[in-house]
Amino acid sequence: MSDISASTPRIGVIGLGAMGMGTATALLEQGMTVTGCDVSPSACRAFEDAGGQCAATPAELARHCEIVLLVVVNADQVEQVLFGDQGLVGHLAPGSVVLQCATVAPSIARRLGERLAEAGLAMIDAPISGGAAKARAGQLSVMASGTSAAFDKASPALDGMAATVYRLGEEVGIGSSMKLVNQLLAGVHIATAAEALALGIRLGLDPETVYEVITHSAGNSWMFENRVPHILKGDYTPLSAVDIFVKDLNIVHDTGRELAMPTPVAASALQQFTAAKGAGFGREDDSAVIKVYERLSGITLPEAANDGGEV
Ligand SMILES: NC(=O)C1=CN([C@@H]2O[C@H](COP(=O)(O)OP(=O)(O)OC[C@H]3O[C@@H](n4cnc5c(N)ncnc54)[C@H](O)[C@@H]3O)[C@@H](O)[C@H]2O)C=CC1
Ligand SMILES: O=C(O)C(=O)[C@@H](O)CO
Repeated sequence: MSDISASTPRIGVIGLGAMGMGTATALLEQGMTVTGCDVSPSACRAFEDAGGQCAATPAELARHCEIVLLVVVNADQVEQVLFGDQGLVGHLAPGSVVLQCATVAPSIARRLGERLAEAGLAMIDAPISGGAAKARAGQLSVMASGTSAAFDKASPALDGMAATVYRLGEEVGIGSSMKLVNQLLAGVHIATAAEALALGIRLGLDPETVYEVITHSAGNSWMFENRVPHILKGDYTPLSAVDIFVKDLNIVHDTGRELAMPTPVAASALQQFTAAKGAGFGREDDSAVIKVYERLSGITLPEAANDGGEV
């Protein structure tokens, strides 16, 4: 890895996937020194091609950064990146700040905050929203909680990655609680968009016309507007995978169970995403949940014959 200048904010981004790559590239374009890290060599190569630099491990990245974003998928990956062999902890300079952006349960976020504090590191609980396009534009919403000192330290990264940073409190875990509310809505809205479009097709309506009318009517949602075009194009390249919603709606379910708080509508959406995963669509875009309806009802999806899916 080449030498890194200390004159600009030195930011690390671990996890260069749909969200991390765009965020890292947006920060780079704003003149920050950004070091990426990903277990996937092709992701690292892509970031280097975009002008960034990559570290082989989180431990190596830690030696060059004082603000580190975690944009891996789930709690197990966050654990590995922080506390695993060649993890960040033990290598990051004391006082460094970790922006934990992966969607995890609030209870997990709280425990991570405690363990990082014991290691002399600050954590901002900083889940993100807006999808890959807003990540690439540096226009995310961040649902954040942490101390004022941590926010001060992390402000170059937060300002560069987000259109809006919601500072929700000092306590780690509040950000992840808010994100869980978003994920309940996001998951239900995607499953519902798929169900509604499938019904429209079954009724003999033209899917493009369904999109046009609904996006100008009261039944519209951000997710309907954002995801249905993927279905209309038959393009299930994952900008956010089915597996992400199996994870997130399971977090909703588990958290609801812990709180004795029923979430029956989210449970129904979880079943549809679980069916999509079981049918082999877990790595496809989350809009592929409509393929469950295709199988159940015999409808024909736009360009289904050319999308590589198993119908
Ligand atoms: N895709 C989306 O639209 C959104 C995703 N999120 C959340 O953001 C997080 C990331 O999601 P995506 O970018 O979609 O996932 P992704 O699967 O596209 O990217 C994750 C990246 O992390 C890398 N990775 C996994 N384990 C690693 C490790 N131990 N060390 C280094 N790199 C590792 C993977 O190789 C991959 O490149 C998830 O928690 C997700 O729930 C939040 C908002 C929107
Ligand atoms: O942007 C968000 O918020 C989302 O959760 C989705 O785009 C998919 O994870």
